[in-house]
Amino acid sequence: MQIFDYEDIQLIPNKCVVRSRKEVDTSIKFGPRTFKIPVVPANMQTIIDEPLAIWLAEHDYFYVMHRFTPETRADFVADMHKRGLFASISVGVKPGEFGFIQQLEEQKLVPEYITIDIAHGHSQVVIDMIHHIKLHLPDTFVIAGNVGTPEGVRELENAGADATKVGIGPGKVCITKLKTGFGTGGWQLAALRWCAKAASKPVIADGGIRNNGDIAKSVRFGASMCMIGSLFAGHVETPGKKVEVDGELFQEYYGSASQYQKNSHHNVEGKKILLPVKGKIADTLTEMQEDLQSSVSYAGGRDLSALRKVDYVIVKNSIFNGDQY
Ligand SMILES: NC(=O)C1=CN([C@@H]2O[C@H](COP(=O)(O)OP(=O)(O)OC[C@H]3O[C@@H](n4cnc5c(N)ncnc54)[C@H](OP(=O)(O)O)[C@@H]3O)[C@@H](O)[C@H]2O)C=CC1
Ligand SMILES: Nc1nc2c(ncn2[C@@H]2O[C@H](COP(=O)(O)O)[C@@H](O)[C@H]2O)c(=O)[nH]1
Repeated sequence: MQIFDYEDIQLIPNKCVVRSRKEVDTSIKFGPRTFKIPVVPANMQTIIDEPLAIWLAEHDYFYVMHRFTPETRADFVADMHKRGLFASISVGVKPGEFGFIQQLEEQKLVPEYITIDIAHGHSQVVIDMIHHIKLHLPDTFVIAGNVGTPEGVRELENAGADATKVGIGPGKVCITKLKTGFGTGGWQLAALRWCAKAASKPVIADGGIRNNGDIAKSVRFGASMCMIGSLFAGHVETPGKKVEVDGELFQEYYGSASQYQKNSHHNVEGKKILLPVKGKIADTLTEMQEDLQSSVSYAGGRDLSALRKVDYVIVKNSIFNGDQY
């Protein structure tokens, strides 16, 4: 297997077939719905909350609500449906989560999407949860993860997952690789390619995306959707706490397995960083879409399918042309 990451790849252009980048269609069908771009903000407590979820759903962006205020999730589903919007929530795998799925069934609250959000998703308890959701909420689109191997993808798909999420430890606030020695950090794009080749259903690339061009690269190597945390942290609408340092405004971004999320020092695999506050999320999403339209035009196509077969070169750290940043 060839090993590379986002910064080691450059895609090779084909003849342009559009007169304007505005002609390019960046939409993606994912599960029962079609979204404007193949991007979803990470289901982390410093990245998404209910107002942002509503805004994203209203504007045809995919979202996944986090699972860290578990008692609010049933009301969240009801509220989204009352507004005529799709509901997309996260669950864990502890015993109470199995009961929560049954509670949703009893209350006739059927989310359109459920993400099983676990650090080490290639596990029997995740397979059990997939079976459980499919038994009680058969119409829900189930995303399961995270995994970092083709075996993980295949097992979760065979258990009934409708999509899998790939990425063990490439995240900006991740310390899994330091604490455990395991992960896809530093070779996430190659791991994505490895996993996507084995997949027969959609794959989400999760973690390690640092530049808008990495979205095009993810699509090239098999992603239907990109989950992104750090690029979204620090917006007006993202819920991380705003803090002032030497007169400059920053926002907290912390890992879901950090002590700040867990309120515990056990099995910590995440850290907290401060990122400069950088304006409205709508502008960032628009920029991502425009950059992706440009990517497709370089690929010589009119929609995302053009990216999937484009040629590429691997040159270590080529993206910065030898510069640091
Ligand atoms: N994408 C990534 O690389 C990573 C993501 N995260 C994020 O952190 C959050 C917390 O994840 P997680 O700790 O799985 O969730 P939970 O704290 O809900 O734990 C999941 C369950 O699995 C058990 N478990 C067994 N082995 C592992 C293992 N290697 N890692 C984690 N749990 C294990 C846990 O028991 P016990 O705690 O007793 O062992 C617990 O019962 C999630 O949002 C996840 O996405 C965390 C790390 C890596
Ligand atoms: N190892 C850990 N990974 C984490 C933690 N909290 C979240 N995550 C993962 O990171 C991505 C976001 O990555 P980014 O590079 O875009 O910032 C997120 O979707 C999770 O999969 C954690 O505490 N530890």
